Amino acid sequence: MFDIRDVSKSFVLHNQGSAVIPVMAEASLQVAKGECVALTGESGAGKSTLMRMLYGNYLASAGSIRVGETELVGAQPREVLALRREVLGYVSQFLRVVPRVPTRDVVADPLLALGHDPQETRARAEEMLARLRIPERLWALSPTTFSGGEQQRVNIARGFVHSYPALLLDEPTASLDPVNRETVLCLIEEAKARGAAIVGIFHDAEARARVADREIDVTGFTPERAA
Ligand SMILES: Nc1ncnc2c1ncn2[C@@H]1O[C@H](COP(=O)(O)OP(=O)(O)OP(=O)(O)O)[C@@H](O)[C@H]1O
Repeated sequence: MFDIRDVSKSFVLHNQGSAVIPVMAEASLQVAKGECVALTGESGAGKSTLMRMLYGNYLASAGSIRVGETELVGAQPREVLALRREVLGYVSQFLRVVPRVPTRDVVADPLLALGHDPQETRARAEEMLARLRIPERLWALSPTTFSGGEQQRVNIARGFVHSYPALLLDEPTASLDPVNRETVLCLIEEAKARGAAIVGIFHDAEARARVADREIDVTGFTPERAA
């Protein structure tokens, strides 16, 4: 589902004399349907950079990144948007939402964008919010004022509301209490069982050991060592 071949990435710092910072060289990784791969490596090794390239936020300098049928390197913006709508979900650590949109609509949005029936969508969004223990009195409010853990759970509800065939998870259990953490680990296991391919960053070692089938240390992709 994810097929990454010989990917390199350099940042050009235009405001610092156009300094070129190579951060990744010849990264290759394949992730099959139903498999979860955890990216590991010390801080600064390039985990977030790789995740951002997989989501099409950063452009790879060279190589190929295929997610399902889509080649992300050189893709048109509309292809990237279609991929994100239909195939590739992303649960980031922080919730970014349009202010004043009710939580229920924030969670329903991925299904509405796919043209699902609004009533069914609303029911599904509410089911996810209930499962993640967001109190019902909050569903009509914007999540902008929610606590860190509440915002993270809204983010997770939104990321799992559609059965994406491919998922990127950035610290999905970071600010959660044990009960909600368990719910999220179950959601990840269910996604794998239905065939989703997952790439994640999990600093929570126990969570990683439970859901990840393989660990890939991205330090192996840093330019010095890969050379
Ligand atoms: N936008 C950017 N411009 C310039 N350099 C960047 C940029 N983003 C990341 N880097 C550099 O790329 C390297 C990898 O960073 P990255 O954030 O991917 O590491 P990480 O493994 O996710 O670290 P952490 O665990 O601390 O989040 C770092 O040296 C960082 O300074």
